[in-house]
Parts: sequence; structure tokens; C-alpha cells
Amino acid sequence: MLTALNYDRFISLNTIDRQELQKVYEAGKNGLLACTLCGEAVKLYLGIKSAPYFYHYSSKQPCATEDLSNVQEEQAATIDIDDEKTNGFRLPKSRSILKIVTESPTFKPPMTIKATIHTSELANSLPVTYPKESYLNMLAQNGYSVDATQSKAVTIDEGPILILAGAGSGKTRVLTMRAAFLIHEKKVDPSTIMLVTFTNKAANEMKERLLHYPMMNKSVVQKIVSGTFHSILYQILIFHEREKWQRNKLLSSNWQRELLLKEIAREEQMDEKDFPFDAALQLISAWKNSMLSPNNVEPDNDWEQKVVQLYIGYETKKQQRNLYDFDDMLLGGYRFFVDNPAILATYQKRFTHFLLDEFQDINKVQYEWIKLMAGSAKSIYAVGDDDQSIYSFRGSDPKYLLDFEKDYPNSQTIILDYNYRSSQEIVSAAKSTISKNTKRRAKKMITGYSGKPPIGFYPYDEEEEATMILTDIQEKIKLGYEPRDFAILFRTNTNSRAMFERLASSSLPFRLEQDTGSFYQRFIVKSMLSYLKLIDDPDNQQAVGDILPTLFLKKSVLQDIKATSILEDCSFLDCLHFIKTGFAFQESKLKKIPNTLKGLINRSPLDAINYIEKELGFQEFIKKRGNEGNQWDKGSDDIRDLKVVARKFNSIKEFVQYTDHMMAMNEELRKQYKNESNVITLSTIHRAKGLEYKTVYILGAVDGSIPHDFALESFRNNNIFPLEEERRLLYVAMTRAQKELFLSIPMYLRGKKAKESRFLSPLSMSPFVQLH
Ligand SMILES: Nc1ncnc2c1ncn2[C@@H]1O[C@H](COP(=O)(O)OP(=O)(O)OP(=O)(O)O)[C@@H](O)[C@H]1O
Repeated sequence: MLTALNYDRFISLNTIDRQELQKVYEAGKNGLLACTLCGEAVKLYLGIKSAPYFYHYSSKQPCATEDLSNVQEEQAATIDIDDEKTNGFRLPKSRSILKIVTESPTFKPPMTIKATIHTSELANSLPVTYPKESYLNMLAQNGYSVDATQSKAVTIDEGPILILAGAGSGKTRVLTMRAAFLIHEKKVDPSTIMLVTFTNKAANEMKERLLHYPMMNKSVVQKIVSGTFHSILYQILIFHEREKWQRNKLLSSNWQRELLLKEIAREEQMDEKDFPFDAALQLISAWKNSMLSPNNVEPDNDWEQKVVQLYIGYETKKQQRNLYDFDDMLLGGYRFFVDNPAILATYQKRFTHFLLDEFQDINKVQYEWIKLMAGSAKSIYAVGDDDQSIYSFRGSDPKYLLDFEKDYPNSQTIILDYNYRSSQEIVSAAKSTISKNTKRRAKKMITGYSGKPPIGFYPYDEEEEATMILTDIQEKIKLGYEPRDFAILFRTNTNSRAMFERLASSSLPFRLEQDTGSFYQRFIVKSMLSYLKLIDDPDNQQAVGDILPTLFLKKSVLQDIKATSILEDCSFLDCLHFIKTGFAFQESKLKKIPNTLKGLINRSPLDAINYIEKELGFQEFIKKRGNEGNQWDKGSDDIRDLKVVARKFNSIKEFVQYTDHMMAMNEELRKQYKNESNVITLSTIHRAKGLEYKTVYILGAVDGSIPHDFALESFRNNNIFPLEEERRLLYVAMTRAQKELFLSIPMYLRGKKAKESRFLSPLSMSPFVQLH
């Protein structure tokens, strides 16, 4: 069924603008669409695997009088271009018969993604048998079997060992089994084992796993010293230098560290408004993790030179105030042992076995510390995959993994190349993608079972992308899938906005893995929304306060505004008229704002945003702030994202209410599903590292998203490394999938025409054939 009525508006999927589909979908959801034949409520199907169509809400089927609908469709398909647009929908004014359109001209069908599968990479894992009494036999009896290579990795003699392994090859299994094997077969005291993981969550998961192994119990597992480099070092430092490392002296949030940088910038008389402090913080952190003191940094450009200046001030201020940050825990820990050889010797005696997970993401200070701790024993057991190194922006460097054999000449390397997680089709697509990277160790990836090929699909934009994925998940859940089977992965937090909103308005349980707040709380977004709020409510004190920085006014001006509103008996917005700044140009601009804003009341939110941006100086403000967001999230991108949402609304009031509601939902849902395990995962790719899901959707597989704009920019400046790291990110995302992988390739992103990700070029696409 390709036609429906929205009140008395006739909608045909043959002629509708593709960008209107989302609006029609929502009209259907709100019960505002009717069947053109029987008048019953209909909804729009907007999914991945077939072109959009209308279906009856009650029966979930097209109208029973479908034959008749063809006639109607025929008419619908011929709606003359001479139509008129009202509230975003096309209204036919006259009709003429042209031709029957059988397929929606605006729908690009999904494609299956294929890559060559080499027969040498198809194999069965080799079952291993062990002597009856051995611990590995007990593990196998309990369902924890390993293949021959994994077995070698678990049982290998002590010494420096590198387990170089592809995605899904059982690194975690091997690492935990190694710990258990050392304890039960080699009689190693668990308290001499240090197990270092990339996150505390991973450490807990490994301990949990160990508890399920035979002969393991809480008291044994708790003896193993496990955690991240930070947490282990912090425990050591607090034990030896309690006073210096008090918890209340930790600069635990970025905003605290940023405040310190801003203070230095003011003292150094740098132009505070123009400076991307968050990017500066990240760079300082990467330098510290690479053990580069300000004297040793060789800045590449003027900007880096300024950051060096800030770095010097930052370290001085911290020292003066007895403060420390997370990077200091690592550096402080390393220096502590260098300065206290006697204590180092005790620790070297205490710890004899170092098991290191995610070794590809180790940084210099971590590496040097481990080298120091392992001392002459060199009992390092490092597990990693250079193709999954995705933290270079924090100073991580895969060279420690790639150079392991050079640094430890008597080391042994075992390569795990059998992927147990994913189907052949997924592995070969991921492998073809990553093989274009130049800086990597080529490895085989053997797979065991054949499944479904990955699918690429083509939504109009982020909104439609979210709807299509939601539809697909709903369909699968009806087929028996559990919410925990799904992960929706994205490059940066802002990419998740539409998906979050679609899930929030469904009844499906989900968790957004994030450390940032709602999209609508982002500084630039919040400022623009405050303008919109003032259009509807000129007395909104909070909103007036929030637009002040965009008008280059200090927050303290709000006090004057409050006083003026009493004196002049006017709204907060009208008070802008009376503000004296001493600059005639600025004052005349401020005078203009109240009436101009009020005049926008009947405009659509999109029109209003465009107007505020261009006519009220918002664009100028964003430009002035330069990279106010960091290089990953720019302010201008935020406004483009906001416009994508705004397009769905006809009134400013409705739009503002919607954004407030979504902000509240963010908090509410975060609490509601905090401890639930059977939830859909909505996560950045970074956070999904190490995890696996039956079905994975990757959002925005287009240039500018993945690879991110900043990597493309670096590439244009002849720096290929960020682009290669982006490719690794896509590889990590693809290899999280066990059975099904979907790549969304939106036609528009942030309102701009998008181009399929260059990373997909080694893959061939062929038309998707529905199997059931
Ligand atoms: N010998 C084996 N037999 C059956 N299943 C296995 C075997 N080894 C590993 N697996 C399974 O394969 C999947 C991937 O294993 P694991 O998570 O340990 O891989 P990984 O190398 O850490 O992956 P990644 O680095 O991609 O996160 C898990 O579901 C694990 O249970």
C-alpha cells in the first residue's frame, strides 16, 4: 500500500520527497494517518529490508481491498508536480495520468556486502585432548575447551610471551585460563600474579569468569592483583605516600582540568575564547603518557607551541596546590619505583607473573613501568591485536606490541588466528577492510562457520537511519531475539542522538554507554535552544543566562538583567535592550534582539534556527569560538545536528518541549536500566571494545563520520595515521558481530550530502535477496 491520508492530505510514497518519510512515519505513529480506501488507521513501515509501505495498524497488513488500492496508487503515482507544500507535506492541486510506478523511486534497496573468502582460511578448530588428570582436561570437561594453538598459548613455559591474536580468537579466554593454569597446574601463588586490563569492568569480568573455572573460589581469585594500570598504581601510591595522593586532591573531571588551563591562559594573556582547551588537555595527556616533559616536546605548529606553554603552567599550578591528575598516577608510580629501588626490589620479588590484556593500547609510561616491575624475571605475558589499537589520541602506541620481540629477544610469540566469534562472511569483510592499513602485522583469520553476509542499507539521514534500525530490532524481537543480542555502535556521542530518541520513545530496554550528558545539554546546542525558548517565553531567566556568552557578555550580566526587569517592569528578554557595554555596535545589536526574537514566533523551528544563526550573530559566535568543541565534535556540527531534529517539527513550542522531554528521558532511562543486563547496547565503538553481540548495527558508515572529518583533514595534510586508526575503529566495530552485521550508509549526514565510507571500497556490494 503506497498511499495514505494525513487528515485530508493525500500522501503517495511514489511521489513524496524522501526527506518527508520520517515525518510521515511519525504521523502514523501518532495515529494521524488513514487508509485511502477504508479510512482505518495506518502506519508507515520504514525498515531496512524492504521499501516503505503503509499497513493497517490493527491487522499489521496492507488493506484487504489492495486491488483497489492499486488504482488509487496509479493515481497517486501520477500526482502532478504542480502541488503545494503545507506543513511539510505535498498537497496535490491537480493530477494527470503519467505512468505506473512500481518501485519507490526514492528508496535505495539494501545491498549484501561481500569479500573474498580464501579457502585456506576456512577450517575447523582442532580439538585437543589432555591427560585425564590435567587442569586443562578439567576445564574442557566444564565446557571451557581450547584448540591446539590456544592450548599452547595457555600452557607455554614462562618467560616473555606475546600472544598476537585476531579479533574473536579467544584472547580473553586464553588469558583467564592462563591465570587458572598457573595457579592449579604450575602451583603459582595467586598473590604473585598481576592481571592488568584496559578497564575496571574488564577486570571484574575476568574475575567473574575465573570464578566459574574448576577449583576456583573467591578467596583464590581475590588474591590475584587485578585492575587497570591506574587502579593498581593508585593502590600502591596511596599505600606508600598516603598524604600526597589523597583522593580529594585528584582532578577527576575534565572541567576541573580545563578550569586550570583557562586560568593559565588568562595569566598568559592568551585569547581564551578562541582556544580549544579540551583538545589541549588531550594533547597534554598524550605527552605525559609518552613521558614527554614540556622541555622535551617538539611542537609541530604554533598551536602546539601554545599548548606547551599551558602544559608548563598546568604542571606548576598543580604542584603549587598539591593537586594531581590521572596521568600523574602513572608517571608518579613510575618515578616512585625509580626513586625507591629498595621498594622496587620488594615488589619485584612479590610479583612474578604479569598478565597484560589489550597490549596494543599500552602507552610508554605503562610499558616502562611494567618493564621495571618485571625486572630480570621478565615473566610478561602480553595479549593483544595491533588491528584493534584505537587509543593513540591518549598516547597509546601499538609499536610496543609490534616491537615486543625486539625488546625481549628471548620472547616467544604465539599467533591465534581462528575467529570463534563471527561468521566467515563477517570476518572476511572485516579482514578486507583492515588489510588496507599499511602499519600492521598481516595475519590470517580462519573462520569456522558460514552465515549471513553483512548488509549495507541506505537511509535518507540520521533520523531515518534510527527508525529503520528500530523497525529491524522490533521485527527480530518478535522472532525471538533478546534485547541483549543487539548493539548499535557509533563513532562519536553525537552520532547516537537520533537512535537514542527513537529507542527512548519505544518500549524497548536499552542502555546508552556514555560519559557525556544529553545532546541537548551540549554548550552550543543548549545556547541555540535557549534562543528558541525565549521566543515562546521571554521571561525564561535560565534561557537569558544561557544566551549571554553567545552575545559576548559575561554571565554576571544576569544580575543586572534581574535588577532591570524589576526597575523597567519588563521581561528578561526585553532587558537586553537596556544593557550598556560601552560599545555602540554591540549595544545596537542587543537592542534589536528582543523584538526580532518575538517576531519569529510563527516560524518553523528550522527557519528560526537559520535566522538566529545568520541574522543574530550566532554563526559569528561559533566561528569566534573556533574549535570550541574539540576536533572530534565541532560547534558548527552541533547546529547542523540540531537542524536535523528541528526539521521534524512545525512549531517552536513543540520542538522545545520535545528537547526538554528527551533530556529528562536521558536521565530517567540511565537510572532505569543501569543495572539491567538484558538491554540493547547503544555505544561508541571505543567502549564496545572486547565485547560481542549477535547483531550489530554500525551507524553512519560515511566519510566524515567514519573516517571522522579530523582524520580526513590529517590525511589531506599527508598524515595517514589518524585515517588508519579510523579504519581500525571500523574493524573493531565490525568484529563485534557474531551473526549479523548491518552498516548504515545514510545519504545525508548533518543535512549535507554524504559519501559512502572510503573504508568500504575493498568490499563488493550486490543486491540483497530476502531469504524469508
Ligand atoms: N576454543 C574455543 N571454542 C569455542 N569457543 C571459543 C573458543 N575460544 C574462544 N571462543 C569464543 O569466541 C568468542 C571470542 O572470544 P574472546 O572474547 O575471548 O575473543 P577475543 O580475542 O578477546 O576477542 P576481541 O579481541 O575481538 O574482543 C567468545 O564467545 C568465546 O567464548
